Amino acid sequence: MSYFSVQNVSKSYDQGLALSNFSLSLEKGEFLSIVGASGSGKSTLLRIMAGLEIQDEGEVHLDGELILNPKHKLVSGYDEIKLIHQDFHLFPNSTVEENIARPLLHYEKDYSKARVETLLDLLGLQEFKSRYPRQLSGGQQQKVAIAKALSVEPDLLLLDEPFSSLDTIQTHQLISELKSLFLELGTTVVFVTHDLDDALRLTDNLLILQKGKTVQTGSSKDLCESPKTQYVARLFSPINRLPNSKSSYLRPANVKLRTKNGLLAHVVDSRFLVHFNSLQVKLKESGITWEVDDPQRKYAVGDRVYVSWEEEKIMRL
Ligand SMILES: Nc1ncnc2c1ncn2[C@@H]1O[C@H](COP(=O)(O)OP(=O)(O)OP(=O)(O)O)[C@@H](O)[C@H]1O
Repeated sequence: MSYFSVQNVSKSYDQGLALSNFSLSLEKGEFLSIVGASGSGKSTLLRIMAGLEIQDEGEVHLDGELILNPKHKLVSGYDEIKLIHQDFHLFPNSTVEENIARPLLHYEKDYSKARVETLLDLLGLQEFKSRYPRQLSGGQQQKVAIAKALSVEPDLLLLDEPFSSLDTIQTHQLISELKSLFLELGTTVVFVTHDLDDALRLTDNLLILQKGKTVQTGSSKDLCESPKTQYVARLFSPINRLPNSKSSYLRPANVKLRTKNGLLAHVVDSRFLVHFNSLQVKLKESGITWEVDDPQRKYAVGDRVYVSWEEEKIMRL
């Protein structure tokens, strides 16, 4: 059996199915990013993994031990499994140092002190150790919450979109810092997010969740080149439906723009992006608007263009 496994887990709420026959397995120290839209069942899944939610069916095992849910365990949850979400619960009247030490109350004093020092160092929080949470930025508070979760050396860390309150630059920096930290500590990590870019900054080991089911697993390359659903395809770029087709799509980068030969279109919008201009072009005959890359920054709003493509670039979804 794998180090951590979720086997055939299903869960319904009154309103309907949240998870359907979901399974996964991870080895010790492995990272997994689960990407899913809002309502796809990510939080429910992590709560079941942590033993905090009662599933209708299925089992969760960590290191050979069955994870009991609140129906079978008086005090729900496990020290070995830490779930961190956006509302990091820091104690407002305790300093950074005290917050991190809080879960270590029943540990030996010397051990607790040394552990807090290590975490302050690892997360770059030494200079803030005497401050209260309100005196910290969102990113710093998030780091304290993570240090607090790591204080009891969890075997499994579950991250439920914990960076939603941070801006993109802060999020990317924090994820890359945490990645090094988790590698160093050998922690097994499951990170759920709706943002593929964030997911990839932690790991290229991806699972895509849609309506409580795994729709695809694999690397970014696998998923980008052979997406199984429109949702998976759209995680990487917008997709353009071919005229007169219900299931054939092209990525903006795979549409060729020419001054002759192809389907006639007009440029209706243009955005300057770092590697290319992103154009909106309206196809004359079908009236469909496509998003198309213009790497040579050749076309402007109002221009007539002809669009064409190679047959092999068509995605059938
Ligand atoms: N306590 C609850 N009672 C009833 N329905 C719930 C409960 N928690 C979640 N659901 C429903 O279960 C489904 C999955 O919800 P869940 O929160 O797991 O999704 P999610 O992917 O984490 O969403 P988000 O990204 O918006 O947080 C949704 O349809 C949601 O409305």
